[in-house]
Amino acid sequence: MERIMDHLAHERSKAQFSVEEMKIIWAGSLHAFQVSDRIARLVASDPGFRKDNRAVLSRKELFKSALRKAAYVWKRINELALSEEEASWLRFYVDELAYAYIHWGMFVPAIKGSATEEQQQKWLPLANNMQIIGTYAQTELGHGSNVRGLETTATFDQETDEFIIHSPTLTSSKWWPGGLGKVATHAVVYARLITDGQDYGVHGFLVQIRSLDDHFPLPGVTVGDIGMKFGSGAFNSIDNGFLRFNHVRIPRNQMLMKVSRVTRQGKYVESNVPKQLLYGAMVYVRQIIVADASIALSRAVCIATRYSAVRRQFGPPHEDENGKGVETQVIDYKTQQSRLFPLLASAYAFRFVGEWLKWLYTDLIQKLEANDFSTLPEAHACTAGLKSLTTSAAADGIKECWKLCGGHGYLSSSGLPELYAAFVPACTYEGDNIVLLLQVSRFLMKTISQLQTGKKPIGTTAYMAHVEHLIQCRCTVQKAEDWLNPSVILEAFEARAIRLSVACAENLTKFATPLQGFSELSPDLVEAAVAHCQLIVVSKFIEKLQQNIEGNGVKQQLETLCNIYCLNLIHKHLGDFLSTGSISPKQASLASDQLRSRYSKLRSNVIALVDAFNYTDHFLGSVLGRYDGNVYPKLYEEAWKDPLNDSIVPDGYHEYIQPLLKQQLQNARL
Ligand SMILES: CCCCCCCC/C=C\CCCCCCCCCCC/C=C/C(=O)SCCNC(=O)CCNC(=O)[C@H](O)C(C)(C)COP(=O)(O)OP(=O)(O)OC[C@H]1O[C@@H](n2cnc3c(N)ncnc32)[C@H](O)[C@@H]1OP(=O)(O)O
Ligand SMILES: Cc1cc2nc3c(=O)[nH]c(=O)nc-3n(C[C@H](O)[C@H](O)[C@H](O)COP(=O)(O)OP(=O)(O)OC[C@H]3O[C@@H](n4cnc5c(N)ncnc54)[C@H](O)[C@@H]3O)c2cc1C
Repeated sequence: MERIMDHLAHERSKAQFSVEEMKIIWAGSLHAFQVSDRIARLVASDPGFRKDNRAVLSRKELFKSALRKAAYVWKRINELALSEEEASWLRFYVDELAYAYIHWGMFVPAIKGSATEEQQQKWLPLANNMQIIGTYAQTELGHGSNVRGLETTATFDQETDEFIIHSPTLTSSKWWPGGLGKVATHAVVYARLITDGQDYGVHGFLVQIRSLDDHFPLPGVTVGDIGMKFGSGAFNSIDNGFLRFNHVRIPRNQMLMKVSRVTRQGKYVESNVPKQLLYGAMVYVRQIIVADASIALSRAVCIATRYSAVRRQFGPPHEDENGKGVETQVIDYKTQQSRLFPLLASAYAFRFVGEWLKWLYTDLIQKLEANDFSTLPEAHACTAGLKSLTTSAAADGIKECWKLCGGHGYLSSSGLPELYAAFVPACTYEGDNIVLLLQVSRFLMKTISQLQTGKKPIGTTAYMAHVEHLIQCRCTVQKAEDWLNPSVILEAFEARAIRLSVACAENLTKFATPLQGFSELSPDLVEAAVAHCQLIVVSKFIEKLQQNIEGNGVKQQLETLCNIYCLNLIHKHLGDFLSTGSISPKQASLASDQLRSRYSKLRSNVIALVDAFNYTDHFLGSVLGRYDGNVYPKLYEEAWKDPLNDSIVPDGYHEYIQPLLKQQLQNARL
């Protein structure tokens, strides 16, 4: 036991940089680090936030436990008079999916984004004080991705000045909204607005669904939970629900009227803001999900890295720091490094691109407030594309981390199965990842077509202004070290991205209609979108390194991580880089050489690099990822806690095992 604890300490002593300074870089600022660190410790030390028994709870127990915690979170927020920032950190570190995620993450933002000032003044105080609990009811049984295909209707009745909300078909039942099944009192419901006999498409409406007195559904409302979801724990603590309306009436002023409104006379009036603002809550949440992807991936990487340093298998006998003969740490196998280190680099890359995306979103909101809508298309493309890219990579990465931990990774106590089960739906919710990439490709094709009109591409598409150069340029790498030059890397990624996009644009012209072309070429369009999004991540990582980065050795570690992130992408997408002529086969081979050398350079720092995430053992929730590396005794201890071990002889022995054994014995005697 002692040896293992010493072992991680020895790993930490090998670090070539200041972990404390890296913690600040990871958190985003000294202030963010201090607040998050304080709240993380507060949560970890409070028995009310225990979560180590989640995997063995039944659905009902799990749900009730999540309700208890959500109420306790609210109590602590008020008792400690936490600021909004501190309250968000508290919810984050409690790490229990509950209705509050949807209430704060979607219901409140939908009101802020789509309601008029007057409506906000009425509803936001109620929501902010949790006098009402809200959900975001968009998806239906029959349609999720195709929002325009939603079937729920909101028909204006001029006589009573009300909307009648109705579910005309089974497929129009709302299906999936979180917190809807058993908790929410109100919902932002997306429905087709019909007035004067005309259908004006999907709009948002604020609808009360349960009584604030006895919590029963209001007349005309049928509501319930959609059932168990994948994995133990994970999303089963939350009540994703179904909802049907039978001619439910709401006052006219509960239509969210920032984008358009219906007058007392039933006239439909559009305002001067783009109708896409109706989807504003999705843009908001998608940028949060990118930050969440870096968190989820970094958790898994932290667990797999620490465990890989503790675990020993095979190998020529080595001497450890105390001169004892020991087997090889699995982290020293090159295959383990080539699977794990790119994931560590991705966690950092996603953290930085998430930080940038948060800035882009804040900038968008400021512009929208000044009636400047010019950056909305780019913000939509970036949030959609990066949400897709980072969640797909993080979900795959978490699964890889579990395999990197061998058999023990499959145990609930490793924390990895639940982390995977809780995170993998991020590839679907807030927009299916393929559908979102198709949105990006649509944006790219539009940008390319506008190049011919002389319109200058801006922001993340600014590189497209150099299309002529990027289409014919040749990569200058001649030796492996050349791959350490950020401008060489950037140009290779830009060339690959634009060449894939231009090829799609050219191929699209060969079809009878754009629609047909888009459909036939959609796999290619998705690849072009991925290339563009990877370029954004790469360029934001490189930009981060150009900032003033303090701390002994910190910048050097980030440079190594950036190199690994980029070179590994080249390695994984070699087909793209070679087929577009962005690099040559010889240069690809040099990139692989450089990648291997970066792994060796990173090796002695990896434990410190995961320590820099500053995760408490409570938050990690993993025996394999414990800070002290004391894995085996704790695994044994955890095993004893399983309810099956409550009794020596299992329940069921007398009914099913003993008679069987006796029968065999009798048969043998006959
Ligand atoms: C120390 C570390 C610190 C780290 C900090 C920690 C922070 C981390 C944090 C937190 C933890 C919290 C984690 C959060 C986790 C969340 C918990 C779980 C919540 C899950 C909740 C899930 C909710 C949902 O899923 S809600 C339902 C979502 N549904 C969808 O997304 C549907 C997807 N479909 C669509 O969006 C659309 O239908 C469509 C866009 C795909 C197609 O629609 P259509 O009308 O056909 O549109 P189209 O013709 O293609 O486009 C018309 C034009 O509009 C543009 N456009 C489309 N969408 C948008 C938009 N959203 N915004 C702006 N513009 C848009 C489109 O580009 C077209 O433009 P054009 O110019 O005409 O081409
Ligand atoms: C855990 C979880 C929580 C959720 N929470 C909420 C919530 O709070 N509120 C809410 O309203 N919704 C919620 N949802 C619903 C979610 O937003 C939808 O499931 C999501 O938008 C995907 O839509 P879909 O299910 O209709 O998938 P579909 O669109 O039916 O996708 C099925 C397959 O078809 C493919 N596909 C679909 N369209 C195209 C296309 N045009 N081109 C190519 N391929 C296509 C997809 O790639 C996918 O492979 C939640 C979902 C989950 C899993």
